[in-house]
Amino acid sequence: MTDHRRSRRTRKPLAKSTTSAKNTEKVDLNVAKVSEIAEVETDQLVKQATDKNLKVRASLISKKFELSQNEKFKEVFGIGKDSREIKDFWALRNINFDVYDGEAVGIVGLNGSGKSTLLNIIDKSLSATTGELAINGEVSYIAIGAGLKAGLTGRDNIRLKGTMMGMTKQEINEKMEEIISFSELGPFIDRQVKDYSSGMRSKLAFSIAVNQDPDILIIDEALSVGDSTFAAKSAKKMFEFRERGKTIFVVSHNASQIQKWTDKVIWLHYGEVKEYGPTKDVLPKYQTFVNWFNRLSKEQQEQYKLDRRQEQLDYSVEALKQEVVDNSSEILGQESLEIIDETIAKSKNRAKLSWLSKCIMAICFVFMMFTLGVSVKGGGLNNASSPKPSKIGAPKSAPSTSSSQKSTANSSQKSTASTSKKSSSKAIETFDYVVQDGDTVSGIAAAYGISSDEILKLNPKLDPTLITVGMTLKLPKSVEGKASTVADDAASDTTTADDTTTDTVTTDDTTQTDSGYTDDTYVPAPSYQAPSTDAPAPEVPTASAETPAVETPSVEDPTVETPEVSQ
Ligand SMILES: Nc1ncnc2c1ncn2[C@@H]1O[C@H](COP(=O)(O)OP(=O)(O)OP(=O)(O)O)[C@@H](O)[C@H]1O
Repeated sequence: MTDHRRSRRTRKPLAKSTTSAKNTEKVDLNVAKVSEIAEVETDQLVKQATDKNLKVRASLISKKFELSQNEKFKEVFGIGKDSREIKDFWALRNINFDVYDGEAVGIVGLNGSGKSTLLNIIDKSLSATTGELAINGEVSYIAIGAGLKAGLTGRDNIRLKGTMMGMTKQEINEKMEEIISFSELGPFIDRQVKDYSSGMRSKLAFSIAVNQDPDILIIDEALSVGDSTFAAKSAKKMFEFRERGKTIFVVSHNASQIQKWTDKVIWLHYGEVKEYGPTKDVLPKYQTFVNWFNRLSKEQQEQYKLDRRQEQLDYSVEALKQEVVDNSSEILGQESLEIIDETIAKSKNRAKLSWLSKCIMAICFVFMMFTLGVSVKGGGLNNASSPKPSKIGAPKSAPSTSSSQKSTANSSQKSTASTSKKSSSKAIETFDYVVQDGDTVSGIAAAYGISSDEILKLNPKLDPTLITVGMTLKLPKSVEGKASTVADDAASDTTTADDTTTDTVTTDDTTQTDSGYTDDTYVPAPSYQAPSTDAPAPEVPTASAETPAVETPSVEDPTVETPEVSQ
């Protein structure tokens, strides 16, 4: 018989506790009562109950996962499987244990044995189907990335968590550097969490959690993904925690971590507590089981898992009640049955709500079908009464409208610039000028009696610092053939709009033909893109700008995983 079963038979389950002083008192009173009763059966439990404060008590906890929404839908509308064939899955069954101040409890078990489900119930992010959980203190749950908002930066996640824990802005700011320093994330603290590796997420989650100073710390595999240095540092922090009387739950598939870090172990086996007791007793038993399991053939392992899962499917509230009756004394059994009935009644209330949502779903479905019917009918009438839209015109205009609607503020700005450019291109007729050796934008501008700015407006993709021989520039048609001379030393000129270079050399259009470059054969320099009136124009440089703004590519590539920083 395991510890948990002995304790379940002899104790009176607690009412749900919260963090209030009143409830703390309630828990303590019950601990005394438990120790009184437990004296008969377990000396160790009595000692613990009298020496320490009870932190967490799980009584008759079971968790049934309901049908998936898809299956529910089928069930509601009688489609597909016979609803009687669909069974609920009991991820946890009749879980009972007590954990005291300053205890580090390891939770072990094969994949799918219910470890995370149990921790989620302790964390209150999941509700139990039956039973009660008495918790005396604040709980902080650390799993890989759990509770972190992927779209926020690490720093903003720290702020968010702090705010959720009721910290003031000043308190958060005071803690900020300590948390960042512990996390070892350095500059990456200002990157979005979605760009973090699992190790980085875990580091952030751990750093936030330990600095929140919770009463109960839950670590769900979070230290299995980071580097060993960080794991060691975190373990040290955990021990400090434990010494201050805090309670820790650790889930890990790493037996040596469990051995080093925990005092007690809960061995979960397909939703049931197989063993609960001191690590030195339970861990070897679990390891013996794992070794045995690993020696089975693949087929035998599959069969074993199927059989256990079948038990989880076959479980029911009636089966739980029968277990209680079989294992409890008359009085405690009666109280336990009451607790089960109470929690089931609560879950029935939830089921009523779910019926309400089923009704809403059904109404929505009928409404959708009705609307669809009307629109199909309406579409037919429209076809009959309205002129058919042009087969050519409609498809062409529709995508352009929708794409402009979908465009971002930035792209719509570009699109506006493009439109204005298009209209200005239409207004200003242009001719092609082929750049000669020694030409500069300002030199060309001076030669044609126009400003450099005008040239840049007509050639929005032009980088004046990268002007190369043979490049084609658009110039106003109005100045075609009016070139005087281009400065010999123009190459050293800048491209300011108010450039007043006067030294010029002659250039003419014939040069373009002589050079042999045409629009078809000319290959522009890599940085140069031939101006196109269809291409969206970048922001037009201001008249005073020395050079147009060049977009700087992001130095940090969010797709590149950052190597873990180790101390
Ligand atoms: N939301 C859910 N709906 C249905 N079944 C679920 C749900 N969540 C978990 N389960 C099932 O409950 C069982 C327990 O899952 P849980 O994640 O708690 O196991 P675990 O011991 O933490 O596993 P692992 O070691 O792989 O993390 C599994 O069989 C799982 O498939």
